Parts: sequence; structure tokens; C-alpha cells
Amino acid sequence: MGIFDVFLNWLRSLFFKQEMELSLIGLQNAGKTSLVNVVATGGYSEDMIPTIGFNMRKVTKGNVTIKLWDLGGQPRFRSMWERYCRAVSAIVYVVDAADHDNLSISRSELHDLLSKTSLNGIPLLVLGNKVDKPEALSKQALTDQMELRSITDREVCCFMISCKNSTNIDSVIDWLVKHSKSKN
Ligand SMILES: Nc1nc2c(ncn2[C@@H]2O[C@H](COP(=O)(O)OP(=O)(O)OP(=O)(O)O)[C@@H](O)[C@H]2O)c(=O)[nH]1
Ligand SMILES: [Mg+2]
Repeated sequence: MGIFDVFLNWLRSLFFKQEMELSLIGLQNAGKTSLVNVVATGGYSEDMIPTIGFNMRKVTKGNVTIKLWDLGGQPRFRSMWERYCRAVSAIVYVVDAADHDNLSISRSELHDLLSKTSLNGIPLLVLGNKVDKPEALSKQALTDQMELRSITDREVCCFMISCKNSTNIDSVIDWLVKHSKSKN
């Protein structure tokens, strides 16, 4: 390989290979592990085992390698959320948009997490999952109930998705790929 080719490869790697790291947060049963599966393989299952502690998965989309920290949402795991969010390019917060009873807990856990100074400025993607269910909230209602407009110290985006029907998963991947660039 000539020197020019080496230079060209180096240049390519600078522009085309992107890496990002992100954390998936949200209450138990929100659909975080289901989302990882849908993004990674397109597979969906009703039969899910709750995540104990955390799982790490690497997914490649085009030129972007995404390192995903899929955290357990049960109360006993929530104290470690902050630790796994410190070094990430974005926080993805998954909400079960059809679970009206747990919405206020989900809101307070989100706002508690964002109050940590170590997480200042990290972009936030809120996903209202399970829109295939008839009782799921609209985007407007979810935005209101999660008080997303009160978050002004960072970029915030919200999509309504269904892991079950693969609704809006493309928009999620697009958003993630766009935000991988900010890290390099
Ligand atoms: N109807 C419907 N059910 C879903 C959807 N996404 C996930 N589920 C179901 O919700 C349940 C919980 O999904 P998980 O992905 O395990 O939830 P989790 O957020 O990883 O839960 P923890 O690991 O305990 O924090 C499973 O029975 C899934 O099949 C969806 O889009 N629609
Ligand atoms: Mg899980």
C-alpha cells in the first residue's frame, strides 16, 4: 500500500467510522431490552426476562458502532443509572405510554436523574413505547405528563414507538446516528 492509500484510509476512518455510547433507562417493563432487540436484529418477543443489573450490546448501523448499556428498571437497580450515563453521547429514556398508573413515577425518576450535575448537557431522547396499544397516550399527552418542556438545559427529543410493530424505529436510529457525530 502506498503512502497515499494509507493517508486515504486514515481520512476515511476519520469521516466514516463513528462510535457512540448510550444508556437505555426507564422503569421495568417499559421495553428497553425489546428496543435493543428490535434495533439489533428486528426480533420481538412477548416473552421477556427482566434485566438484572445491566447488559451491554454493540450494534452497527452503517458506519456507526453503537455501544448500548441496557439497564434494569426495577427500583433496586435505579441507583446505578447515573453511573452508566456519565460517559454517554445520549440518554435514551423509555416510557410505557400505555401504563398510565406508572407515568408519574417514570416522570419523577427521569427528572431525578437529570438533576445530577454529572449528566449536565447530555442530549435526551424520550421514547413513548407500546403505541400499538389502544390506551397509549398521544405524543402531546406524554410530553405534558413527563414535563419535557421544563427541561431546558439540554437537547430533548421525543418519539412515539412500538417495538412490537417496529413503528418509528427508523426515526430512533436516525436520531442516534446523527448524535454519534457530536462525540468525535
Ligand atoms: N404491546 C407491546 N408490548 C411491548 C412493546 N415493547 C415491549 N413490550 C413488552 O413489554 C414487556 C417488557 O419488555 P422488556 O423489553 O423486557 O422491558 P424492560 O424495559 O427491558 O424491563 P426491565 O429489564 O425489567 O427494566 C415484554 O412483555 C414485552 O414483550 C411494544 O411495543 N408493544
Ligand atoms: Mg430489560
